[in-house]
Amino acid sequence: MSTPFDQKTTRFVSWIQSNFDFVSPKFEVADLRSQSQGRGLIAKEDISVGETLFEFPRDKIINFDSSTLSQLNDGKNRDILIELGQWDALILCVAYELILGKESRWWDYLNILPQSVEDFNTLMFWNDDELEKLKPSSVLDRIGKEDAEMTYSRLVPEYCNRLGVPKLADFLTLDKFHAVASLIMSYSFDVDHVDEVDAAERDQAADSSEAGIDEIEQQQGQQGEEDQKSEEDDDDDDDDDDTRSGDASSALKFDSYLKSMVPLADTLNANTTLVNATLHYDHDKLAMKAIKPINKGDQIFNTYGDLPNSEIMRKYGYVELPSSAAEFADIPLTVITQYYQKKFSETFSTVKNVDHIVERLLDLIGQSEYLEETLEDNEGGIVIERYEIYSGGELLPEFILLLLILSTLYESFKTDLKWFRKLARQVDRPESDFEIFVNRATVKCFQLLDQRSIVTEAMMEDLKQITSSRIDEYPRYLINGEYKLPAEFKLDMTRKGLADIILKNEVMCLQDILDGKFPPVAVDSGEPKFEVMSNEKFLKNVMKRKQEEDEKRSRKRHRVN
Ligand SMILES: C[S@@+](CC[C@H](N)C(=O)[O-])C[C@H]1O[C@@H](n2cnc3c(N)ncnc32)[C@H](O)[C@@H]1O
Repeated sequence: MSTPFDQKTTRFVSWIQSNFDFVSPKFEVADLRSQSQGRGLIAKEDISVGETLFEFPRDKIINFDSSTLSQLNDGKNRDILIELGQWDALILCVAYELILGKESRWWDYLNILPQSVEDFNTLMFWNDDELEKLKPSSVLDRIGKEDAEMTYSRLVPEYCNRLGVPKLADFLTLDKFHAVASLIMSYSFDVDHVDEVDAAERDQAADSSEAGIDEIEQQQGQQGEEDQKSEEDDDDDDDDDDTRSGDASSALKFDSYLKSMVPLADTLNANTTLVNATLHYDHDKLAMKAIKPINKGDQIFNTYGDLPNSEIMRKYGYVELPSSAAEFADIPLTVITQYYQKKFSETFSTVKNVDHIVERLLDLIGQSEYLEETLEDNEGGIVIERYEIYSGGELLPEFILLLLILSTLYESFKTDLKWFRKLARQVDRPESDFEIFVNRATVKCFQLLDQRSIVTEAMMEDLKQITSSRIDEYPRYLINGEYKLPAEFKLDMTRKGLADIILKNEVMCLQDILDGKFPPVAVDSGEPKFEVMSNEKFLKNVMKRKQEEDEKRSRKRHRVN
């Protein structure tokens, strides 16, 4: 006898059959609850690269453009919604479809989606004690519960009334609001506007005719490049990553995409290493296509982006075992600052106020005009709140440069204590010798790193010490080998168990640094990506001007004597 779960699947599949233009008979929507994966797509036959799995017109997806809510009130609702951010608008549009129930043209689709807070395992729904288990992961700063609550107060009831549907305010309790927002977080896609797709196609056509690329190759490349779930676009659009929008500049009318619920495309589960299908945006159609050969019996996986387990848990409520292909830990600026403050105060014990000196160094490096002009893509400067540490010893260029500059400044000051004492008296004076030297060291370090991929022994040592301070903030049993990662994700895992998996993966990224994986090796050449230079040799480059000035001064003194 079929269960309510199966009945919902059957109705959904027949909705798909009657609404989509093409649905390949080579896959089925399967019940993967025994693997803790809900529904998913399984291949019933072998599928080749480039093969279309399903294809459908744009009006089958739910977004601001297509939703029932925006058609109400003689177009007035459209004008109101278009001024809202992507999240706000889609939350209201989806909530309204849920109120419509069977009257919604998406009902058989909406009916298979999670809709209440109990259906979610994402971090938004962990209580304070459970979240405590995730310390010291920086994912705790990214949950955004307060922001979501502020969005709620802004939209409910005011916007529900303005949109002429006060019953939306009755429906959207705070819990329901969190549930709809979380549904959008884990199911929506950012779908490019038609004109964006057209422009991209025109560019691609021009490129390929210039380069004479073989047609099939081009088609495959294009599929591979298509963006998948909305959350993949984090780097491009940070503000869009939560429910915070609300100021006029974040209105969806300025965006080149629409956050959308995409039936069936969102039935695919994800895996960072096993991804074998991606969503392709065409002028008036969307299509899911295989990007790898898929064997009969295999699951068809999408990607939700290059996310570490902490982010997969935060947004989607599961983890990949043993690890995601994109794990990272991070080192907060505070850890770096404290490390150098301690080091400076130990070495320069007779110099007053070294804590402030280190803060000033960071200010000057952060405000470096040279770096601002040279690093075009780096708007925020190189002094940022946190630095990601990827697995295998891969580091952010900003982090490498910051440590190179700070370690070089420390080593330089150490060469001449009298000179450092003099500089230390001028730390707050604009255009002082202190400022000039810091700027000069910054430029030199950047040039040596950028042009010759050079780091120093001192930078390597500081990196290890700083990483070691950060790793010490994690529970001991995750560092000393006592803990073993479980074999597979299960929905009934305790939240402490899930937190351990996330933290262990972060510890492993940090451990890679302590195990000497930095500098990592380039895949193509097999050579280390950076050359480690002795401190003396490196300092010669940085201190050259000072030495020349010292010599000049000493020659003058000799002449006077
Ligand atoms: C876009 S939906 C995919 C379809 C979903 N399985 C369903 O039944 O509706 C994303 C959700 O699927 C689940 N999911 C996706 N990939 C998974 C995986 N590799 N392992 C476990 N759960 C996964 C998570 O609950 C996630 O929030």
